[in-house]
Amino acid sequence: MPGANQRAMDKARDLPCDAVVFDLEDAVAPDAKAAARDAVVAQLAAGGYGKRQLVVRCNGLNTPWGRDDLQAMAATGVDTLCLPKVESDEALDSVGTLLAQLGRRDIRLWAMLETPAGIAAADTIARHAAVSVLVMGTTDLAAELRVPHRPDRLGLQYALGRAVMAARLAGVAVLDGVYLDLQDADGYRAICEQGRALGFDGKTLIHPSQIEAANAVFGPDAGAVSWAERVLEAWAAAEKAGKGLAVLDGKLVETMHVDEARRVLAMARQIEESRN
Ligand SMILES: CC(C)(COP(=O)(O)OP(=O)(O)OC[C@H]1O[C@@H](n2cnc3c(N)ncnc32)[C@H](O)[C@@H]1OP(=O)(O)O)[C@@H](O)C(=O)NCCC(=O)NCCSC(=O)C[C@H](O)C(=O)O
Ligand SMILES: [Mg+2]
Repeated sequence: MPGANQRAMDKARDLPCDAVVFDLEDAVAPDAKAAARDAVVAQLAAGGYGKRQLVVRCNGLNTPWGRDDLQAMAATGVDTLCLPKVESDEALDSVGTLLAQLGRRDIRLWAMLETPAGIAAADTIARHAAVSVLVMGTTDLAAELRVPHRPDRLGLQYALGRAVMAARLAGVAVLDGVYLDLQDADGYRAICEQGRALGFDGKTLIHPSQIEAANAVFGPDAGAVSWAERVLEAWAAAEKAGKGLAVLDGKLVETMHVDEARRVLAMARQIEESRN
């Protein structure tokens, strides 16, 4: 939510989301940047967001506001910053160097891929030691690529796939971009499902009305949790019986299914905790 929107920042304390992103970049007008920065600092100090992951999207270091944003956020307890329009690991190094000078080597970075150069460098950006999440900036990217917004996102599909591949290679998470039409619930749901099918871990949102569908599509539903529990039970029983494999509902269970079951259960547990 925009750092200039006090009501939205307050509202987020009770929303069923896993992370809260305070924006100082494109959702804040130039003449409101300083006030928004102060408001976000105050909001972080006030707390009350439970276990939701708190993230601040700062302006880039190549803007008049980036350095002040980083300085202000380094003095708060926030441990994750989102950087817009990342195009190289050198840009991440510059941010890391400044944060280290400010005594905050611990801060993790969400790197936004939203330019052709960012997509081309997705692998090195994803592998950077400070990066924990890649975030698609599909609005900026569509503009830069000069592709129309279509329901099938044809013009973006190469970039979306490349980002997912980079994230998986590097072992970091990857979030799909925002959906701008708040009136189009069906189109939004379809885009969530497409993002899930492409391999995204979750979605970035711009309004509370978008949370429910994102949680339904990207979160593990009751069926997935039940499947995961039964896989682990079957595997434990097979191990106890000295067997190297298990069969569940007539289907072979292999180690990759066990890994996936553990991942699903860990995600369900984490989601449950983050919303309390
Ligand atoms: C579009 C909005 C201006 C609408 O806000 P509003 O008029 O307040 O809407 P509602 O009355 O329907 O709001 C209902 C309640 O929900 C709260 N609210 C609204 N938006 C948010 C939000 N984003 N997070 C949390 N809470 C929110 C309202 O305060 C109401 O609550 P209450 O006060 O208790 O009644 C607004 O939603 C908005 O500004 N959205 C856009 C946010 C944005 O631009 N974010 C930046 C991300 S865009 C991006 O990242 C693009 C990327 O860079 C790219 O290139 O792709
Ligand atoms: Mg953008």
